[in-house]
Amino acid sequence: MSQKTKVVVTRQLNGAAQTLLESHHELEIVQWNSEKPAPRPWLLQNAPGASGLLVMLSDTIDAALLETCTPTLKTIASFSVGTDHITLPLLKTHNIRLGYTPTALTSAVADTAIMLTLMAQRRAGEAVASVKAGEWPAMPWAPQLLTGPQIAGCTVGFVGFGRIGQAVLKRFVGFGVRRAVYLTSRPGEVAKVDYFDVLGGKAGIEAVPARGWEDLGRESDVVVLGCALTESTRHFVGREFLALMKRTAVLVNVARGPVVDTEALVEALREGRIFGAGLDVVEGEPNVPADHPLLKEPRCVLLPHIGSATIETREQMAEESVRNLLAGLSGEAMVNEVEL
Ligand SMILES: O=CC(=O)O
Repeated sequence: MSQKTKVVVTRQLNGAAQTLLESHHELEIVQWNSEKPAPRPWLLQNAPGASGLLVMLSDTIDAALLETCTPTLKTIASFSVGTDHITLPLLKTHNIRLGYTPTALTSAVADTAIMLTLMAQRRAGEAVASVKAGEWPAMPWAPQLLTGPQIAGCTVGFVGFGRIGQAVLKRFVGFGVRRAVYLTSRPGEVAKVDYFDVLGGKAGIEAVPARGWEDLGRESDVVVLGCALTESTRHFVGREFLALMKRTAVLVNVARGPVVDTEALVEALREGRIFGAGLDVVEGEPNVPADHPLLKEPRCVLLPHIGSATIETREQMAEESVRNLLAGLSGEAMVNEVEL
């Protein structure tokens, strides 16, 4: 029998992270060596006997999977900030540590939120599509051509105001937003953030907790979803919320698809009840066929979940995931560990 410690890695990793992993000769590395997701049967077949798993957000770590590898499994390293693909209470029950990569991707995702806000407000999706369709000659420069609301002077509503929400606000200050309101499940932590005080006090903008979701919906010109997907945030943006939003407001989702009720959003866009949407994620992804109803909405920009996809960020996520895996096996401190 092998004396080595078995780890299962569900994706190809970049050079530095792979080298670090392979430098640990005490490990037996079973790896899905592809850029594409590991098929579920492959994971179920290879997980037995593993002490560690390095997984992606596309891998579902549930009771059926854990049954195959407890009691050997000591640790999981997730190449993500979100952990909704993992049944967390089971990890606690089985004493399995969980590492993740929240700090590595904050800037990249915050940048994506800004990009989506501007694209939704300034109708970038419609504009690019019309040029590509050869329509520019028929729509020469005109005072009202493709106009949209401007970001300066806006009130931004944050649903979820952790690292990413705060980094988005930091960027928005440079664009001249006037006010920020937020909903957070961790008010104590938010109150302690230093630069939050700086933005709220000295930068001449106000940043305050929303009185409730209704007020956030009513007051915001831009709604940024940056929360975790939980039972209380699932379909947070549904018909009721959308009905409160301003006709000139845009919705930005850099969180998880199911935070938004897609049908309700399609209806609101179709009826012009909100101005537009900038989405990095959507319910049911990646199964988004070309005839998906959201793609028929000209005021909707949809990206294929690339919020953290800068070269530097993905390299850092890979390396931190390997470090978390190794720390979980050796009992040392992880770069970032989920408190279970
Ligand atoms: O969505 C991306 C992540 O959770 O890292």
